[in-house]
Amino acid sequence: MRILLLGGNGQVGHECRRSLAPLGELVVTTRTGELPDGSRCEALDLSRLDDIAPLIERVAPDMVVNATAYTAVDRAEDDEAAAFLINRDAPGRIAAACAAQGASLIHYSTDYVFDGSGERPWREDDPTGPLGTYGRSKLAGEQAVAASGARYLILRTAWVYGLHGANFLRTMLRLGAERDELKVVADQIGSPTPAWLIADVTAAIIRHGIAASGIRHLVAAGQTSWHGFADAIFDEARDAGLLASRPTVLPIPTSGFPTRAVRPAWSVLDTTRLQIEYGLEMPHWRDALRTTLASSSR
Ligand SMILES: NC(=O)C1=CN([C@@H]2O[C@H](COP(=O)(O)OP(=O)(O)OC[C@H]3O[C@@H](n4cnc5c(N)ncnc54)[C@H](OP(=O)(O)O)[C@@H]3O)[C@@H](O)[C@H]2O)C=CC1
Ligand SMILES: Cc1cn([C@H]2C[C@H](O)[C@@H](COP(=O)(O)OP(=O)(O)O[C@H]3O[C@@H](C)C(=O)[C@@H](O)[C@H]3O)O2)c(=O)[nH]c1=O
Repeated sequence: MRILLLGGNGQVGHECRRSLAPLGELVVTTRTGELPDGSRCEALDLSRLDDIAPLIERVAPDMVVNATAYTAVDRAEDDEAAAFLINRDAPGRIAAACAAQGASLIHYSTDYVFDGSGERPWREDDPTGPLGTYGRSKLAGEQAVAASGARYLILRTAWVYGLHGANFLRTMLRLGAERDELKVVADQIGSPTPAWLIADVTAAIIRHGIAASGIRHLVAAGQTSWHGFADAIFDEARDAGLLASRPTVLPIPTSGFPTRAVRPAWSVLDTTRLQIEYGLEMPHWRDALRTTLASSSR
């Protein structure tokens, strides 16, 4: 099987380079054609929309995994055109090229397509209602992929973190090293999900074969607030020997940490369909965090 991985330098892309390599021939793209170790790969700048189809035609993959996105949630509010270009127009072109080529597509989306109301985990067919530009652009990307005619799977995930790239875990470890006290919002609830889990599940799905085109939810089990996540990060990092001492993490309401973009208050996703269809079990977010930090001390 030939797999084309778009965006090999992002959080999920980085982990997919590891998880997808054993499945067959893996062709990787980055924006510049360079990987972090300095080695070369295919170059694809998605803002050059007309470059997308020729690359997919030339590589002629059986499966395309699109790990690229515009993920700067606050910046997107002032950069709407760029967010929609990368999160809607590019996935639309990728999916159309997959349809023309007879390739399947795995694409990722986000909890931020929901409005954050509600009291039970969001199911795939619950009504969407994004609160900001990032969520709106990702929802438009889902719709473009679904309309393409390609065989596709959209994996909606949330609160992605890892040891690589820009994410909440790394922000907390950096701020925690600089300050004795941090204030973190305690009224936004979700499921922190490591990039390695998303990449491992992606590999399992490819091995199994996409069961049916559609959207599936993919997050670690359990739920917490950003405050609960931050607190756990410092406890687990200290236990893993990564920190000599930990800062105090004070819970605050969303109003106490003003941001450019509005974030959903309730972001927990129901993963039942994914687990049943592919015979998977999601690890609890806290166990997954421990696993992630343990891998950094090896
Ligand atoms: N991060 C999160 O918390 C969440 C992410 N998701 C979704 O998961 C998927 C993966 O996200 P994640 O790995 O965190 O994202 P990252 O921000 O870590 O990586 C995104 C990648 O997209 C690439 N990219 C952006 N613009 C372009 C462009 N013009 N041309 C080529 N490549 C480009 C970036 O390249 P470069 O390295 O050159 O900048 C980067 O490698 C996305 O679909 C995202 O929406 C869903 C929920 C939560
Ligand atoms: C750094 C910091 C953040 N916060 C708050 C702000 C925000 O409400 C919350 C999370 O902050 P971040 O800006 O790191 O997270 P954010 O970029 O909103 O994360 C989102 O990214 C996109 C790509 C997604 O798809 C989502 O699933 C989600 O993971 O924590 C604090 O309360 N205190 C702090 O010191």
